[in-house]
Amino acid sequence: MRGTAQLPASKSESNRALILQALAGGGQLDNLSDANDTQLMQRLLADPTTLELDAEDAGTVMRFLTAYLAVTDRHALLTGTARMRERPIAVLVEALRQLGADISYEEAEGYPPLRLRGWKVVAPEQETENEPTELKVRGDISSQYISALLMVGPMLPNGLRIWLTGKVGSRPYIRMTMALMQHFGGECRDLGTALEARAGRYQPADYTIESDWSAASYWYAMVALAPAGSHITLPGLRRYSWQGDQAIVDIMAQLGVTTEFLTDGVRLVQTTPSAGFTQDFTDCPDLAQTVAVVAAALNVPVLMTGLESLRIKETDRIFALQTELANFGAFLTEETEGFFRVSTENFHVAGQTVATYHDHRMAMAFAPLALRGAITIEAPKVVRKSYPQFWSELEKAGFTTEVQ
Ligand SMILES: O=C(O)C1=C[C@@H](OP(=O)(O)O)[C@@H](O)[C@H](O)C1
Ligand SMILES: C=C(OP(=O)(O)O)C(=O)O
Repeated sequence: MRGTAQLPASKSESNRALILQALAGGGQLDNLSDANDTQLMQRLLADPTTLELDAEDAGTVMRFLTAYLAVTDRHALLTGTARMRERPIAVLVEALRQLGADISYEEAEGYPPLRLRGWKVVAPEQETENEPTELKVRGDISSQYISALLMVGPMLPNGLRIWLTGKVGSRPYIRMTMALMQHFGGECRDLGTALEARAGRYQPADYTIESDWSAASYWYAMVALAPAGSHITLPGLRRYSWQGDQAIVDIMAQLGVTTEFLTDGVRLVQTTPSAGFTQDFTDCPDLAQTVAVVAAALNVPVLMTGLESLRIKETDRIFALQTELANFGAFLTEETEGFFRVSTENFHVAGQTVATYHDHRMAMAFAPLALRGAITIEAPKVVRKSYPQFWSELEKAGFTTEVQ
């Protein structure tokens, strides 16, 4: 494997930038992602008269729009796929209700679809003037609730102070939110246990979206599994990134891939993997599947922690990984609560079919195994959620794909 692969732009940055652009009333966004999650966000923001909005399977769209529609006083139904209706949203709805939003559940309590009936600002009586409105929000289910609340914080009359409770997962995504808010002139501060957004107006700003580090992880996986001497260049990634999934650089150094930073992007070169390591995915949950598959294929015993949020993503990713890895002779076993060991017993690639569970990351995490033998990936179009060009980029890199 040699050459250059094109990555999609970061869908996390894109979807924040779109919300902030809408709140700021302008600004030019370059290199917006062509991912379905981003195209969808763009479409749903474009028409403020729509009464029914379908967030499909996009977590950021569902969560960010809930807060955005609430503070912009919209009356609408916000719905999603069958899986989205199983992904919890009560923490966000409860917080927005406390801030004055009229939101109710159309079906099961605590889950989409949501009925939004506008906004009535309630300034709690005990509040001293100009002190931010305070909320307690748990951080252990999804950071997207916190990002959603922070982005609308400046629109509240006194701003917002969020006290975080519980173990906070996906922190880098919160930091990315604050960095982009500041880029759009929002005033916010990270006080450790609390986060603050000062009341004020966003200013239109231009921004060029970075390439997607989560998508890059699949190319790291390919270089790790490719024949010796393989290397690949990925343009559009930055050394100083707002994306927490840049953690893939250090993780893959232990799985035999070295990263060289170029003026524009990175070059990945194969080296020797380590004998095993422990890795916490609390801050980078989207990398877990990539790493589990590579560790299994290389027979590197990796102990994985911080996987709690994986159960409520596009699918139960722990179950999906366990089931599909087993077909290759690999195991993801919970040794003690929260500690998952990747191990193998005669790992082999021999024409297996990989089920993808409506999860783009299942398809992309298992695809690199084709470097060890032909495999079939079910429902390959799932990649459109974050990386529509994934299969054509694989073809360009020298893989042969065939649609059955
Ligand atoms: O804010 C974001 O852009 C995201 C946050 C993470 O979700 P959680 O905060 O639910 O872990 C991540 O898994 C998701 O792909 C994107
Ligand atoms: C979890 C993901 O996305 P979301 O939560 O935004 O649907 C993902 O892309 O892996």
